[in-house]
Amino acid sequence: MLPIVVVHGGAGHIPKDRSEMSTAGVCSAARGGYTILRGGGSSMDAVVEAVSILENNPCFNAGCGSVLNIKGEVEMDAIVMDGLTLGSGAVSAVCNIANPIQLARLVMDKTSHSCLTAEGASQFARSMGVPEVSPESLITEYSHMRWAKNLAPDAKPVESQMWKMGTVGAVAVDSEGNIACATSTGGMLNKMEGRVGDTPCIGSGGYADNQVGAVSTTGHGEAIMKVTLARLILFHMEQGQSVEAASDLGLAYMKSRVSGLGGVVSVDPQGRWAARFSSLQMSWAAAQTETLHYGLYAGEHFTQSLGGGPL
Ligand SMILES: NC(=O)C[C@H](N)C(=O)O
Repeated sequence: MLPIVVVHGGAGHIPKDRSEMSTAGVCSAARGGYTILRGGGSSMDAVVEAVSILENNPCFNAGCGSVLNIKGEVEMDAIVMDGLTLGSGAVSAVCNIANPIQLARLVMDKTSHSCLTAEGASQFARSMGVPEVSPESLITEYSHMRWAKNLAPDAKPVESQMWKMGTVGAVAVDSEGNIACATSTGGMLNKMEGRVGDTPCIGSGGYADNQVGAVSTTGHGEAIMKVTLARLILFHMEQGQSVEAASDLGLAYMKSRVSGLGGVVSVDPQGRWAARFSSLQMSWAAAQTETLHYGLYAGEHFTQSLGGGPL
């Protein structure tokens, strides 16, 4: 069953004209993560690679293509967690680097802290030699159009976002049984300046524990934080639920208790996995035993052979 990588490209409603790009994007991220695992690489390297690929794809709400805050600026959040040590690293409100997920990993590896924010995170990035990019280079025509549309006095950015999300994330188990997760986002459409969502909060945007499994989440951040969705799902797994049942239980609780919609990718230490969502759609892909799995709507599950050759 091992190794395995599962990725998501955000829960919500993916407009028809973007659904192919979104599926192609998650499939290429799963291939990227699997290439690392197949070569004997670690689950941490695999999830960071998969999420970096998605951050670099302007189709998703992470890295270039992030949604904009009320002032029309990009503010990104990201987290990684290592299931062997329970170490984690996160950044919030970063605006001038292309791959927040790689900075989150540096926070985990090179500092004694779990999360750095805004200007302090930028200073740390500079000290680590992470190349700076102009915040404008992360803004796409599409994200600018959605921002402008949601400035209208009668606009409902939260509801509007529930229909178009695009946070990205990955979970993986490597051939040594080590488990990791990574999640990255531009947050919620037209959010207040300085708003920090669920993504960089341990137990909400993600959690990984070699003894239980890992989860990466997407959805309405304020709802996800209220139920600490990632940890809640792992709690159900600890209680003996399967990866799939635990994921559904966590999402159902978030829906009934706080009317929150979202989605998750989850794995257990044996390499069993699930991609589940309460929203209309979530683009997801998984790679395991030379097979690529992917889907977009509930119940959809396509497979394709990876054939053992170069990915
Ligand atoms: N699209 C998302 O998943 C949004 C993210 N969870 C946030 O609230 O920041």
